[in-house]
Amino acid sequence: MLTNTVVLKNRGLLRQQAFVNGQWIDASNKDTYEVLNPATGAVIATVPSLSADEVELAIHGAAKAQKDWAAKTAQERSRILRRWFELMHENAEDLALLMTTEQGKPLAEARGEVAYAASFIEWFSEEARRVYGRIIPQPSNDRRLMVMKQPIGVVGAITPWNFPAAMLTRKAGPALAAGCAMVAKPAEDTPLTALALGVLAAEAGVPDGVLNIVTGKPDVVGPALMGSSIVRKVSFTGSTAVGKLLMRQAADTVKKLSLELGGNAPFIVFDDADVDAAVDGVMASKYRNTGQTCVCANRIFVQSGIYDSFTQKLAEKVSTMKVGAGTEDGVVQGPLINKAALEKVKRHVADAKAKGGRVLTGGDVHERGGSFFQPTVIADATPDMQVFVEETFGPVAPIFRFETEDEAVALANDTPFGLASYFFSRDLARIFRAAEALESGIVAVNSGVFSTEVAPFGGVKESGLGREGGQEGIEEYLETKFLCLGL
Ligand SMILES: NC(=O)c1ccc[n+]([C@@H]2O[C@H](COP(=O)([O-])OP(=O)(O)OC[C@H]3O[C@@H](n4cnc5c(N)ncnc54)[C@H](O)[C@@H]3O)[C@@H](O)[C@H]2O)c1
Ligand SMILES: O=C[C@H](O)CS(=O)(=O)O
Repeated sequence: MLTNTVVLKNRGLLRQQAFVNGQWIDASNKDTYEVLNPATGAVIATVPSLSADEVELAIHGAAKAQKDWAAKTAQERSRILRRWFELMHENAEDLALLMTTEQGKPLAEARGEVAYAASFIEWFSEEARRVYGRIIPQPSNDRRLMVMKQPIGVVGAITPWNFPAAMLTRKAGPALAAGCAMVAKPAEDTPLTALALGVLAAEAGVPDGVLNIVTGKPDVVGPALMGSSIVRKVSFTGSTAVGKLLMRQAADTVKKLSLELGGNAPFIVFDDADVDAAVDGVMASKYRNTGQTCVCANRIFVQSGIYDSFTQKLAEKVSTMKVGAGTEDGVVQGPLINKAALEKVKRHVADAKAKGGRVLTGGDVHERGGSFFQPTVIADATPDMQVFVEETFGPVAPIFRFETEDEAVALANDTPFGLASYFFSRDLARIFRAAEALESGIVAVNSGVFSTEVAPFGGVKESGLGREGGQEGIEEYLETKFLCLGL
């Protein structure tokens, strides 16, 4: 029972213990930490704060389990993953409720994330059976050459709070499909969804030790994963600052890394765009998850000829957005995850106003109090503002004016980040010029959303290394072996 009166149909999904080697465990020293509902501040659960020794227990259990898991046929692994996918759908409403309760996103968005998260398990249950090697035409007839793909082994996963289900399954799906075993650490703000996915994985037939969900302090669990020579790979999703720390820590064991890091997405609206469609595109991108996604439009660039009409239309739509707890009917903007996130948004808005930004709607904490903030549009934004340089991670849309295409692309690329870029244009030549010139791993044209399990997701520059999803996603969990067979 969640103390804020939310009751799950499948009460077994609410776990307040870590999942290690198929067992639900407390920390041996009984250390725990509280999980709060960001909409109310209520304590909804407590989970163990595991020690480094207990993380080691999970790592050794994963190493043991991984051998038998990799020895299964791809079809056997595929079928178990498929069952996990089915169970996620059968329990979708409970998973969504749990997610909204601990993360705050509107229930409709939580339902969407559960489906998105499940799609990675479905996709990689299929990809499991398409891990091909190849035969190489021999350079001399006294030998035969071949390439085989093998699972990396034990992998660590560290995931963020903003997509508590999808960021885990985007790693666990390909890892388990490849024959790896995983020790996953969810964000301390949102462990409950991950633990519930552990319940369903076990029910689906994922053997003990193949998937472990370890809860605890990042500065305890992180070093235990990064320092272990048994863990051959860590897949991290989170801030660029932590990603850089993990890169330094990975050096000691030459650990492979996948890094899905921070963003600072430009959203360019050219004067040949469909303005109404572009407004809808900004609404879909900027305010998704209350602005707390790595691919949210962070800087909106509008060509001067349509600047006034665009900003007016956007402000009108944003001013109608309903703010509240994610379980309330009609709510489309929930709370920010915590007080620190709220303070960052307040800091960005204050800085923009101090430097000449004009607030068209919102601009202050919401009357609900807590960590709620008014959906905001700021006109006359300039590149010297914090909203240009940093990822706001909140419901604030700064609108910058530009004159030429070259100026827009230069402004868009003027950042160390390169995860997603967006632009609206109906000029085909311009579409190809801009798509090729933008420095990001993902470019969305005439659309504010693109997330799908079938395409490679990832960034360039300081937004990360590697790709998740698509054909590429499983490669992150495979080693390539060259076999030379003398005859
Ligand atoms: N590229 C992507 O796919 C993607 C997706 C979601 C979020 N993000 C980024 O994540 C950031 C917001 O998420 P966040 O606040 O949870 O990020 P964060 O980096 O603070 O935390 C992410 C995860 O790392 C853990 N962590 C924190 N410090 C650690 C340490 N020293 N050692 C090991 N683990 C540590 C946290 O406990 C959490 O599980 C934003 O920058 C956002 O852009 C990127
Ligand atoms: O916040 C980061 C997520 O990766 C966004 S998405 O849902 O994958 O687009």
